[in-house]
Amino acid sequence: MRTSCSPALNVASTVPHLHSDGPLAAVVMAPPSPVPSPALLSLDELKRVAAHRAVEQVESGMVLGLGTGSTAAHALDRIGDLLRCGALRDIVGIPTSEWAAARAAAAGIPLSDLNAHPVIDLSIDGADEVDPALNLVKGRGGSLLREKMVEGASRRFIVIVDESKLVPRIGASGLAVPVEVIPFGWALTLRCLRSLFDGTPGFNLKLRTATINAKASAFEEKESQAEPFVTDNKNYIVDMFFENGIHGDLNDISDKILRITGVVEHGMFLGLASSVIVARKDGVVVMDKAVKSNGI
Ligand SMILES: O=C[C@H](O)[C@H](O)[C@H](O)COP(=O)(O)O
Repeated sequence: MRTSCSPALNVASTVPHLHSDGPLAAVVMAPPSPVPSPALLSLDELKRVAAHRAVEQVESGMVLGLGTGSTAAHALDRIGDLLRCGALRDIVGIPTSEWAAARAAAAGIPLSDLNAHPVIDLSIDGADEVDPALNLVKGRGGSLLREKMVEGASRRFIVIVDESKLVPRIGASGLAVPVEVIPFGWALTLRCLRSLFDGTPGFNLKLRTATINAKASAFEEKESQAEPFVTDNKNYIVDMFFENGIHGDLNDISDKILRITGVVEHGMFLGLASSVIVARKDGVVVMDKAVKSNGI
């Protein structure tokens, strides 16, 4: 029973399952259901609406993939609340980043790892971009590799976004499509990535940096220095930018990126999402990946 818990920021009841017999990756969309005072909701509240809606799918006893980022944070907090009030029990969380591990621990979610739980019942995570076939871009926060491992090992993967994340095609926001690379020879790996997209109009890429305020002594601040951004796995990230989004066969492009020695993983999540919950100003929309009639 969840009646003693604080109510979710969501007036709708459950995520509808609208699977059809259509081809894999076809998408069925539920009509918007209203959110409270939609016009008044900030972007962060929209993220919370999507997160709470996803957490309605969590059941006691589940092994959960715990996502990373400002949207996933709301899901972690909500799961923690439901555990505290007794509406959920026996949850095991598999965090997708060091950040998620810390946030989940603070929320009181018991944690484990992929070695102990190679099959995950449900993962809930945000995304940077969602295309109409439910392909995603992830990793602008830097945690794409562990996310892809955890979410790839999940029976169901629910993506939670506000409407600003919807794009007509991957890369079309003009923001980064990240690639995690090993630090050794990163400039060579970057050159290989550049040649892969040679001739693509509006293509660019660069090593992601993080500004470090180095202290020369306890009293004196040195000039800020831009150092390479380092992932949880001690790797670097090369951010690729596509002015008009990525055209062509995404699986083929994915294969070509992954064949470059030095590339660890990229932030295109192709065919991994089971459904996407989109919180819009005018209500919540659920996009479900249709499955083939044989259940594949
Ligand atoms: O590396 C970050 C993760 O892929 C996040 O899931 C993604 O960046 C979305 O984050 P947010 O919910 O903060 O927009």
